[in-house]
Amino acid sequence: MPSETKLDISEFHWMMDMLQTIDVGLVVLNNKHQVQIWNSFMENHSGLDPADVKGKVLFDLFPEVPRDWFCHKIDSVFQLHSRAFTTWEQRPYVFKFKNYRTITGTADFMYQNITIIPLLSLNGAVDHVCILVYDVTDAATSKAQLEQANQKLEILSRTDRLTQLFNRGHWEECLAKEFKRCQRSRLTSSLIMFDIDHFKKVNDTYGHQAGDEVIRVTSQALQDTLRQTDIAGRYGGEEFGVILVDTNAQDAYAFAERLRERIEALTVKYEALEINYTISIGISEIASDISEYTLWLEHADIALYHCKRNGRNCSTVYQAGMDGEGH
Ligand SMILES: Nc1nc2c(ncn2[C@@H]2O[C@H](COP(=O)(O)OP(=O)(O)OP(=O)(O)O)[C@@H](O)[C@H]2O)c(=O)[nH]1
Repeated sequence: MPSETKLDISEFHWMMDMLQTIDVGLVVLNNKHQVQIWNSFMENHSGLDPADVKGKVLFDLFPEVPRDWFCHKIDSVFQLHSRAFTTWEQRPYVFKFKNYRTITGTADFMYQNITIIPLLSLNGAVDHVCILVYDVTDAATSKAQLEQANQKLEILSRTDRLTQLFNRGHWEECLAKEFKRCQRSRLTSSLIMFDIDHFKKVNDTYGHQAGDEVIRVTSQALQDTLRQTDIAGRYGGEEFGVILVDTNAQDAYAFAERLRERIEALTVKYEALEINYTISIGISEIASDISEYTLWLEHADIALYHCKRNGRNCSTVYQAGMDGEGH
């Protein structure tokens, strides 16, 4: 035998050895979807011996593999002589293998990317395809963890820590969106701005911690009064804003009075202290002639200061021409 051919044979053996031991799943199928080659990666993860799978139809060995979908992929490789791919993002796995990775022990199953390649015979026909199975559990779980962390950060970045309501920045973004929506659809919504009466006195008399508790209890009472579609935020220290979606001034007034009465009837207990307090509420239905959401806010603010001037513990609906001076 010429020495060149000998070398080819040894190379062939090395390659077979490498393909057997490589950390990638390797399956060769004929055009009847019968298994021809099954490397050790597949053996180790499936628990099925190459001798037992040889000649068997892949879908009989793995009934959980979505047959129509995977057949379609494989057959396109036979017909078009070009590669096909699936990623874990489309389908987390094709072969349901347990995840044994220590770092990503949180995933129950191995995430997989799959490539199907056509195998050309000497006569140029494609009678076999090779399925490569890549274990991408580490990458997939890191990405999922990153997405979870980002989601948490996003929630944190829009939440007020003391009250768990939206913070001012996010709430104002919601207000601007709602303003645009109302302008486009010609629907009406109302805005409520309220603040705690004589809050400085609460702080001065009972201390800042007790003041914080009053703010927390107020936001809880607000949450208990809201509908799911209403959007509440902490606008400033002891000032809150609520967007009442698809609500006219009359209905917003009814909501405001319900909230005001609820808070008037409340007693905040903090250590040995019992604190009673009230709120003042300004209401503004969106006006058709305003071009900026900031004017909508200003109207509610004017109505709120109207309450303050008229003895507090009340609700006032903004009217055109209402005097906003003095605040
Ligand atoms: N405890 C506490 N106090 C706050 C917080 N944010 C703002 N304040 C206080 O809230 C008080 C608001 O006082 P003012 O704006 O004078 O209003 P007020 O005393 O409620 O008076 P009226 O609104 O006119 O009824 C100030 O003393 C602030 O220091 C907070 O997060 N916690």
